[in-house]
Amino acid sequence: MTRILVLYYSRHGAVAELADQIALGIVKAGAEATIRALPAADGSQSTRHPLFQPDELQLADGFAFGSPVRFGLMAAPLKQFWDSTGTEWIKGSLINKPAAVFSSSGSLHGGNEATLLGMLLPLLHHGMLPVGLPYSEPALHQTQGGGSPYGASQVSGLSGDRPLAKEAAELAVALGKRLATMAQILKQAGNVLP
Ligand SMILES: Cc1cc2nc3c(=O)[nH]c(=O)nc-3n(C[C@H](O)[C@H](O)[C@H](O)COP(=O)(O)O)c2cc1C
Repeated sequence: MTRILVLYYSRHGAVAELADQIALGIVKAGAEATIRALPAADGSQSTRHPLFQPDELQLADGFAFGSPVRFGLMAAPLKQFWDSTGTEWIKGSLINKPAAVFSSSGSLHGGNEATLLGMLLPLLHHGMLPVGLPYSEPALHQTQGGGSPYGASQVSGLSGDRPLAKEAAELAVALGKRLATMAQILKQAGNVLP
């Protein structure tokens, strides 16, 4: 079975909630979803999913990476994760693996899109195949908050308690489905890409 690793950092749970929706989409596409959390910089864990173990990276056929927006950028724990992947980069072990990104900001124009675009950069350096969302997704036209062509997103509000909007949830599910479908196609085709 095609396996997708949904790997994220979340302090207050908004990114974790998106991870659940992406996993739902992955399962709907007939693939297996493994959700793992990254610890905070001080080593503490504030989410309900199990912590990521480095050997889990090799087991996945595709990936979704999530982070809160921190001053318009991905949060340090996800950057720290990328900074620890030098061995994978040298080996080329992530080359041609499809991957998507997701994020949550406090305010509507607080940097979700900029953060998602920044989160795509390590994927390209690793030779991964970024997966976004096409405008054939109706919710992409309707959303008043989260969800973009660059990835799934959420606007959690000033107090971080704004519920996940229907359109943002739909787009996260759609991203999971699209990512898993891409991973299944690539896995079935074998080593066809240079
Ligand atoms: C240090 C820090 C920096 C932040 N920077 C931004 C920002 O630039 N733009 C924004 O809209 N929200 C910002 N936020 C708010 C978080 O992005 C937002 O609450 C997010 O939904 C948190 O995700 P989580 O619930 O998964 O931890 C910041 C929060 C913290 C703690």
